Amino acid sequence: MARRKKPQLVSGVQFTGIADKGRAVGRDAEGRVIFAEGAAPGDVADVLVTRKKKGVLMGAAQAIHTLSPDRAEPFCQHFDHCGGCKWQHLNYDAQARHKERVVHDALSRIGKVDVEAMLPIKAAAQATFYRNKLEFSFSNKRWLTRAEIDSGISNQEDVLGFHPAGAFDKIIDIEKCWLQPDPSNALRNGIKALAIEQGLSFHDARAHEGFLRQVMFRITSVGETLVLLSFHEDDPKRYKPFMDELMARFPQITTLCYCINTKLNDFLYDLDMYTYAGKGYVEERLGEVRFKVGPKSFFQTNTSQAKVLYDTVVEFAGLNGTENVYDLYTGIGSIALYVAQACRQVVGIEEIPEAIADAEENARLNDIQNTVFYAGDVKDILTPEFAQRHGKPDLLITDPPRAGMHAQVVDMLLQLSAPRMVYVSCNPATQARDLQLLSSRYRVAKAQPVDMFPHTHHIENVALLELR
Ligand SMILES: C[S@@+](CC[C@H](N)C(=O)[O-])C[C@H]1O[C@@H](n2cnc3c(N)ncnc32)[C@H](O)[C@@H]1O
Repeated sequence: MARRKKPQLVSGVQFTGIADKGRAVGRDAEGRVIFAEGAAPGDVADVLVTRKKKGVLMGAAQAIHTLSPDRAEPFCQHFDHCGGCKWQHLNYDAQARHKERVVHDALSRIGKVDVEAMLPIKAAAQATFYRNKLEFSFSNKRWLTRAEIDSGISNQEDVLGFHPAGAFDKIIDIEKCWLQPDPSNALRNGIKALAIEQGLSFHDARAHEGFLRQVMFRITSVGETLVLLSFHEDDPKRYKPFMDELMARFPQITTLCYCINTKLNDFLYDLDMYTYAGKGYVEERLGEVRFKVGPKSFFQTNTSQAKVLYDTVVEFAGLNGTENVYDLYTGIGSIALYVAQACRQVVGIEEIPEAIADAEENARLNDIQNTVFYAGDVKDILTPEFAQRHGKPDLLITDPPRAGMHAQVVDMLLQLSAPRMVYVSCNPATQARDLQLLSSRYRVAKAQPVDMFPHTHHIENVALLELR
């Protein structure tokens, strides 16, 4: 647990790296580790320390005495308030370099893993407009800056944008977001203007009223656009004219879906979805593989870097067409389908049944006949009997969530002893822990960091494990 401290000014902190939530990490003259907001690696600054967590000091940079040569001017007008792209004040080359270091440090310090070839990071070719999916919230209360609050301005205003960190009932009004390609900004601003024209009420999260709640856009690399609207009430007299006019004004929308959310929370993916116009899904492509992506489907949000990630998996896998491959935590089977042409069969396991239904449908769509998918927890499905039924894996691909693999799954992998494993991870710390647990039988031949999310602290890493 973090302990609130009486604020204390620590001077001359030298920052050397990046951490989560846009915080830089450094040390003071006594060698104490300090995480601070508002700093960048390369800065020397005084820090107002307000918390202590597991012996680490946390706070915010005050006076910056030396500015890092890697600093950059943030390009987004919402940067100071929106929590989305916290590292815009560091140039992208430096971000990539520091992310690579995060992976190296996690593997060598946390995991004590001896990596035979630590490969340089594959940075993103495109550092802006790289996301295919974004969600925005409607609100009748605009989030105000400190200066606006002090000026006495009212926050009663209909807005459409993002939640600032820690505020569920106010929204930052977004005019231009640099994350999603066209027509994302035009659509969001057009939807807001149309809603105001038609006199529709924007949601009030405190009073739990207001007709318009959220909107999600999925814009794919093949030029299709899905819009999903969430309304607070099932009132066709209001939502039909709104959606009719939206389709008339935005011919770029290839499918329009909606749902009715009367719950207190904004989670949409347990609700029934209805198609108002179009086919109810959009198509996306990774290399030669086509995917149907519906309003509820999970799909990698950075399509071009997903291809870079999967190509790394293929390269590490070194398949010759004869292998029996297991793909654990398969999601909608995207890796399984991507490698299927290069091996004998792929067995995928994923806990979300809807994702498995998408995987099966996408296999049919691509006429791929050598995949089989199972819905359930990997820890329960992957047993010695399962391996007997499907044959021992020649290659095992695993891509677990941030928490990494359950200890029981790691034990099972040690028992299965596939000759090679490719471990894809979005959290180098838990990957390092799992690699250490596997090290009794596996050596780490290669590790390849891949940046899927420029201007954030997130980083993926692909490791190739070979049986000793
Ligand atoms: C990081 S995603 C990987 C998805 C997929 N490999 C891809 O590239 O799109 C992790 C997946 O693991 C699934 N998952 C999480 N815990 C699980 C568990 N215990 N058993 C099976 N699947 C799980 C999640 O639903 C999610 O689809």
